[in-house]
Amino acid sequence: MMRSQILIVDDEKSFVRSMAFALNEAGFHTRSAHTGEDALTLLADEPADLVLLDLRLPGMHGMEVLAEVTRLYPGLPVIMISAHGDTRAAVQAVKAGATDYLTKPFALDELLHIIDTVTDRARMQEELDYHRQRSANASGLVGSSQAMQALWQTLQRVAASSTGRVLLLGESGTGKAVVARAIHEQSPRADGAFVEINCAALPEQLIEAELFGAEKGAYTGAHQKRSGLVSLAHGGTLFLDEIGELPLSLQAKFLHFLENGDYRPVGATASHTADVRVVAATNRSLEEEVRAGRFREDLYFRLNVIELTIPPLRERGEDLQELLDRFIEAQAREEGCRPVTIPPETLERLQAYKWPGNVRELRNLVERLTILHPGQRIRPDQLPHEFHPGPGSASDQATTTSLEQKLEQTERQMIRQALEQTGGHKSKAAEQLGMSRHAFKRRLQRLGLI
Ligand SMILES: Nc1ncnc2c1ncn2[C@@H]1O[C@H](COP(=O)(O)OP(=O)(O)OP(=O)(O)O)[C@@H](O)[C@H]1O
Repeated sequence: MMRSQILIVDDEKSFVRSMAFALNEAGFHTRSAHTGEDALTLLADEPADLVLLDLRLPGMHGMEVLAEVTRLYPGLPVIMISAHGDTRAAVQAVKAGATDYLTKPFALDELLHIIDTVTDRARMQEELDYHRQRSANASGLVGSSQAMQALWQTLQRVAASSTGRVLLLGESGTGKAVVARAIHEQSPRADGAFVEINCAALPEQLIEAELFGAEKGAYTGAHQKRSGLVSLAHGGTLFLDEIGELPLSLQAKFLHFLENGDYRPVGATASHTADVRVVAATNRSLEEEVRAGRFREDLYFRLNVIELTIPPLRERGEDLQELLDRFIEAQAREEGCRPVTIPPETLERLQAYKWPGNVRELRNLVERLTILHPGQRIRPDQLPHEFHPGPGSASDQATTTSLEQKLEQTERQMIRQALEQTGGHKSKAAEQLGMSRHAFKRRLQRLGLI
């Protein structure tokens, strides 16, 4: 497990020594500097996860160091340490960008508590930036078929209300996540966070912790206290994909949150509140799930204030060309190559296809064609085998498992396993699978797991 690096900056040497000792005991790596200038040199050499910064330093003043650190390393949490009676200055420092402050003398517990909350906040900020980035990358809702236009109109009416709950229905890959994001962006909550969770991607206990947060040690693998997505979505929108997969025990807890606006992190004794708009999606019939006793009827009614259905791609042929153009262009940009072209004879094949994986499948196809045949005119025989109707194959389309589907299943399984083993920790899961965090997130995105 990676240990957090803490940089201690204080000119009082005995204080630095005892703090370093205590923090090392608590499992952190520490480095120390006695002046602001040294601190900046150390930071330039190797990044830190957190800085403890004395306000009064010889030479460069603590406030100046703070200004440099926040300018050079935005997002790096800085906790100011002020002498007794210097609280005003400490508050000024917080206004100037410090994350928090401590007044000397302080108890070790106090320090550890503040580090816990700060690093957790840093994790949340990272997640938020990630989600913002995702929203910014989103291609928006493409499609001018009648069905999509009607959907767009309803969507805007729905979005105008800040709290109205929406249930999105549609097969896998039809764009439910895109529609959910569009609702958020068109709503008065657009400045808040848009946070997604896929209820099918994680085992029961981890979804609860992911949703509501958890105290340190609340379950195996919970090495740190963590905040939940519900608190991350405060003031914004929480999108629950595949809500039909939410385990029954959690359905009760989620219903309580919808009704009362409060929740309790795993292992916590006190409740928290959050103001979120909930958009849920499912590719199963929830009515059937209710009849089969797998989904609570009361939760179904709570979620289903407004219902929007996104038709499958095969029922909106007019959108195919538009989506194709959009994806071809975007993929070429991403790969840094010339776009592929689709001649009429190839387009015909695409139009005749049933698209069981809907828009996601189309997007994946474009990705694959662009990588394999950059800048080329794609002949029909360059399409994967499912596009070649052979004897009886039209009806087989939905039942045969292509190599691609098989690989995708294996990928999903391995990812799920890695997340389970690492207590839902994405960086560690990525490490376990030998991937960079960034590549891992892209994979999760592509598989629709977040
Ligand atoms: N109308 C659309 N315009 C642009 N991109 C779209 C559209 N619909 C879907 N996509 C793209 O297709 C992919 C799948 O969409 P999305 O993840 O929203 O599907 P979903 O219905 O939520 O799927 P699942 O039920 O499997 O989670 C995404 O990459 C998304 O960006």
